Amino acid sequence: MKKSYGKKKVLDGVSFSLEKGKSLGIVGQNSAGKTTLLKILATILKPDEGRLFLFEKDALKDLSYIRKRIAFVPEFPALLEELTVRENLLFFSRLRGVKMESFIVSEFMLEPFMGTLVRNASKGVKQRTALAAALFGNPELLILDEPTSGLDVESASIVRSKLKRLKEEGITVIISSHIREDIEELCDEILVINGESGGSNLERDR
Ligand SMILES: Nc1ncnc2c1ncn2[C@@H]1O[C@H](COP(=O)(O)OP(=O)(O)OP(=O)(O)O)[C@@H](O)[C@H]1O
Repeated sequence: MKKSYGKKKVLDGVSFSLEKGKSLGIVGQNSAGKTTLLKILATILKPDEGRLFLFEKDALKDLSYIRKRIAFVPEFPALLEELTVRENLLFFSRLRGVKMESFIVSEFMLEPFMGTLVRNASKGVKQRTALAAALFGNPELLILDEPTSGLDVESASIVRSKLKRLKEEGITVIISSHIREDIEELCDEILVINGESGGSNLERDR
């Protein structure tokens, strides 16, 4: 795939495939294009050239089929700041037409924060809320931008444990991170985005 913003080439020949149930880590220097690639995979942005197949369907044509099956959590999740954690979880579960699963709330240890206004919550609690909301409805593909970046130690550890469990459960996960150790620990394969050439190379079978 290729993607430019105006004259600025960001992705220039990025190519990879990922098997169902595998986890992929996307690494690269600052501004290499990791977020751009994740947004294309999440069908928020379109590539200028190239093709994207998700669940063996053309992602540019079968949008509604694909969007029901994926969840994307950006680095700074768009939560409703003036509502509580509980209200956010309820809002996003209803928006997707699915149940607010209490076991997922428990796995992210959110019970003590259910009455906290999101605007008063730490980055860690916000990230845990966004991840929990993303998992209601059992997405088949989870796309996460910097899921542990800037989190307190406890939140980072809760998020890592949950990601490890998801991997064991066979959910396909794509993560971008600056933290190479996280990627090494959580991912089966690593895609390195080369900010200078705009290309990519895949490290498989680790
Ligand atoms: N909407 C946009 N319009 C113009 N330029 C953009 C836009 N979004 C991103 N860019 C530029 O494209 C380049 C790649 O950005 P992107 O956010 O995809 O990189 P990244 O690898 O995720 O960066 P970081 O590691 O710093 O988060 C950067 O130079 C960025 O400034």
